[in-house]
Parts: sequence; C-alpha cells; structure tokens
Amino acid sequence: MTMENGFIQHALHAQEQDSTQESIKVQVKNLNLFYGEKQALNSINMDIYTKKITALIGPSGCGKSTFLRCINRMNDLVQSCRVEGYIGVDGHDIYDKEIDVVAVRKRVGMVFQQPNPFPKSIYENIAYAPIMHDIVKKGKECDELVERALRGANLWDEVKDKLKDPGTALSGGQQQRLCIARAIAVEPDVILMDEPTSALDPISTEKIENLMLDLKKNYTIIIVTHNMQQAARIADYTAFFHMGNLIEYSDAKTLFVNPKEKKTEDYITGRFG
Ligand SMILES: Nc1ncnc2c1ncn2[C@@H]1O[C@H](COP(=O)(O)OP(=O)(O)OP(=O)(O)O)[C@@H](O)[C@H]1O
Repeated sequence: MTMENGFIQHALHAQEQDSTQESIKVQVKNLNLFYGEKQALNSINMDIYTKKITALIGPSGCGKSTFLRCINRMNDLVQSCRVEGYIGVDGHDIYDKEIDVVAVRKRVGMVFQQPNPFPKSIYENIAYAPIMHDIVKKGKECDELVERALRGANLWDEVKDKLKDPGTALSGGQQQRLCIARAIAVEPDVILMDEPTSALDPISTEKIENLMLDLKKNYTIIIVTHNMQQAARIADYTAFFHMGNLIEYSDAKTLFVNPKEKKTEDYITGRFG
C-alpha cells in the first residue's frame, strides 16, 4: 500500500470511529537519535493526538527541535545524524525504507522560526508546491487554492490586492502567515512549528496563536516554544524535555498546574533553564 493510499484509508477509518475519542496521529516508539557519537534523544515514547496542539518545551539544547525534525525526516539532511526506533504517522512507519520522503514531508509540513518565504510573488509562494505535487493545475483551480490557503492563514484580506508583490516585502508577521499558508496549501495532516513566533512582535504573535487555534480544527499541530505562557495559552498537550529525555508528557493543564516530576516543576517555576 502506498503512503498516500494508506492515509486515505486511515482517514476513512477515522471517520467511522467515535469522534469523542482522542485518536493518535503520530506515534513515537523507542526513538533514539545520534549526531555522530553524541546521543541527542534517548528512548522517546510519545503518542501525539489528532487535531490537537502539542507543545514541546524544555531548556536550550534539550532536543526539542531535534525531536520535531524527526517527525518529517528533516534530520535526514544532517549527515552525522542517525535515527533508531519508530515514528508512525497514521500507522505508517515514516522511516520505512520503502517510504517516499517527499510524501512524508507533504503530509507533515513545517514552519520555521524565521519566516522564510521564497524570493517569489505571494501567489507563487503558495502555488509552487501544489503545482509541483500535481494537486492543482495552473489557472482557476490554482487561484482558488491560493485564496483558500491565504484565507486559512488569515492573510487573504491583507494581500488579496497585491498577490504579485514579492512575499519578502510583507511584514515579519505577515511573512510567517504566508509560510503557514504555504504549508497548508499542500493539504498536510500535521504541521510542525519550530518557535514560529520567537522573531515576531506581540501583536503578530497573538495573530499566529489565534491562527493556530483555528488551524487545529483541521490539522494536528506540534510546536516547539521557549515561551511557557504561549504553551499554556494554546497547547492541549505539553511535553517537557530535558537533556534528550522526555521527562513528562500530559495534558497541558496538568503539566503546568500539577506536574508529577520535580524537574518539570523546577523548570516551569523558573528554577532552571
Ligand atoms: N546538526 C547538529 N549536529 C550536531 N549536534 C547537533 C545538531 N543539531 C543539534 N545538535 C545538538 O543536539 C542537542 C539538541 O539540540 P536541539 O537544537 O534539538 O535542542 P533544542 O532543545 O531545540 O534547543 P534550543 O531551544 O536552543 O533550540 C544539542 O546538544 C545540540 O548541540
């Protein structure tokens, strides 16, 4: 079965399931990651739930971004990196030798810390990947998709009259929403966000946070953030990492209000980090 077919079958199956139950979108089992000799992730086990926001928090260098990048195989681009263990997206092992990495990255999109629009027009920033992946043809169909993605990222009203302007001419916050529009244009299931607001002012940050709350109606979102207030504001689930270990993972309220582990408590109360 191809990954695409598998995803469709899973989606149909998911519709048949009780919608009040949490379903697992990403399953991580015994994940170990090495950069050369150095182990950066130690035996991580984690179920990430469908259409929820999961925040990854922890002190600098604890492995949050490394873990995030495993979920769409971005670490493949790091030569010294070796991954052991299992990551399933909708039950498909994304590290399976047969799997198409391009299909994985289409299902699992990514938004980075620094907004990184292509040096192309606003329109082309959105249209490029869907045309490349044969999701739409040029013309009306593509115009509609561009509008849909920009509306989905709460950017349409601000850019609808200047779609031919360069994406790089937008403000930082608008550029980040353009990158989110670009990510959703290929209709992913999961969106990974690596500190998506850390380069933005408070007003742009609030817009992105509100956008994330909108997006989780349709997508599973996993976000790395240094900002614990942000995690507390938007996350349904939160995972606390420390020195490559997953120390505690639970619904966000429990983790912030009633953590089980002393290390978590020390971190969230600012005793280290
Ligand atoms: N490309 C790489 N090559 C070698 N080591 C790396 C690489 N990327 C990360 N590391 C190391 O892996 C560990 C985890 O780094 P990572 O960037 O995942 O942490 P982080 O929790 O996201 O940190 P920060 O919050 O500062 O971004 C660190 O010790 C880091 O130095």
